[in-house]
Amino acid sequence: MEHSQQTFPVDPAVLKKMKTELTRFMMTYKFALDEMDTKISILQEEFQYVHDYNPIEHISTRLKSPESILEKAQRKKLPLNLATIRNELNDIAGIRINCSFQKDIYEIKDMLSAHQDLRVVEVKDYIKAPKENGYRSLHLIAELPVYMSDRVEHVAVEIQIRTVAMDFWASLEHKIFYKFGEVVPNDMRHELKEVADIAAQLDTRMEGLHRRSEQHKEQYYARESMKSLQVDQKQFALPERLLQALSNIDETPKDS
Ligand SMILES: Nc1nc2c(ncn2[C@@H]2O[C@H](COP(=O)(O)OP(=O)(O)OP(=O)(O)O)[C@@H](O)[C@H]2O)c(=O)[nH]1
Ligand SMILES: Nc1ncnc2c1ncn2[C@@H]1O[C@H](COP(=O)(O)OP(=O)(O)OP(=O)(O)O)[C@@H](O)[C@H]1O
Repeated sequence: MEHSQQTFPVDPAVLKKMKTELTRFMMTYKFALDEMDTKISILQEEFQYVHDYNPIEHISTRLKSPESILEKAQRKKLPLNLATIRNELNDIAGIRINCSFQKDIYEIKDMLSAHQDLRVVEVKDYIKAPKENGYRSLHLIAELPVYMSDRVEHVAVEIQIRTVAMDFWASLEHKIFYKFGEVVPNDMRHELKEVADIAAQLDTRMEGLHRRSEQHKEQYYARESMKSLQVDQKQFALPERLLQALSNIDETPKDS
């Protein structure tokens, strides 16, 4: 049977309008990510300056690809129009912050939540309550204003905050299983969960080591400053002896 290719008359003006709308739609998410990137870089630099410590190991941003948006919209059985996609998909713009230690995750969350132009609309704490497969991370959905030439858009950004150990597990699991539609065999599910728990133990132990090393450093600096204090006292000992000697001099005028 011969397949005839059907052609539809396409109005170029309509096509152009669709292209412009789609480009502007994606641009708002890109701008929101740029803003987030700047916010986090400022936090990072200032925190380093004030506390002499950088809690952030690495930041990555990603704009969801049109294929991934389409796949997710179909998976969620959403009608395919930009307004619905904007309302229903909160992770078109995503930023991931990899921290050194678990306590840093909550500090960063608090610092970001304090930004007045950033509204945290949802928090999912997969650290306090890990997913069944062992996935751990703190997820925030935040809205921030993006100033376009003719309007202000309030754009949702998904912020994933995790330690490097959590990221190690999640990145590899994402490659191996996450988008694998079928059920993962039982033995593999158990092993995956076990590996996630080992990663969590690594986090706890590294955080313990960090705490102990901070105490050790504090004690070391306290001892060093005591030593330099003693050296200073020795340097001042001579004038003090002189003062003592001077105070013993009887200055009352003597009758000649
Ligand atoms: N590797 C890995 N990543 C995950 C897992 N669960 C969630 N994520 C990541 O976190 C993102 C958001 O996940 P959730 O906050 O659970 O959201 P959700 O249940 O997918 O809900 P919607 O995104 O609203 O559909 C996903 O798009 C992934 O990037 C997981 O089990 N493994
Ligand atoms: N918030 C985020 N920040 C940075 N990178 C992300 C974020 N979310 C996902 N990614 C990464 O982007 C890549 C593409 O992810 P993709 O959009 O296909 O799926 P997903 O968002 O992880 O899952 P889903 O479609 O189920 O929401 C993956 O490597 C994923 O780890």
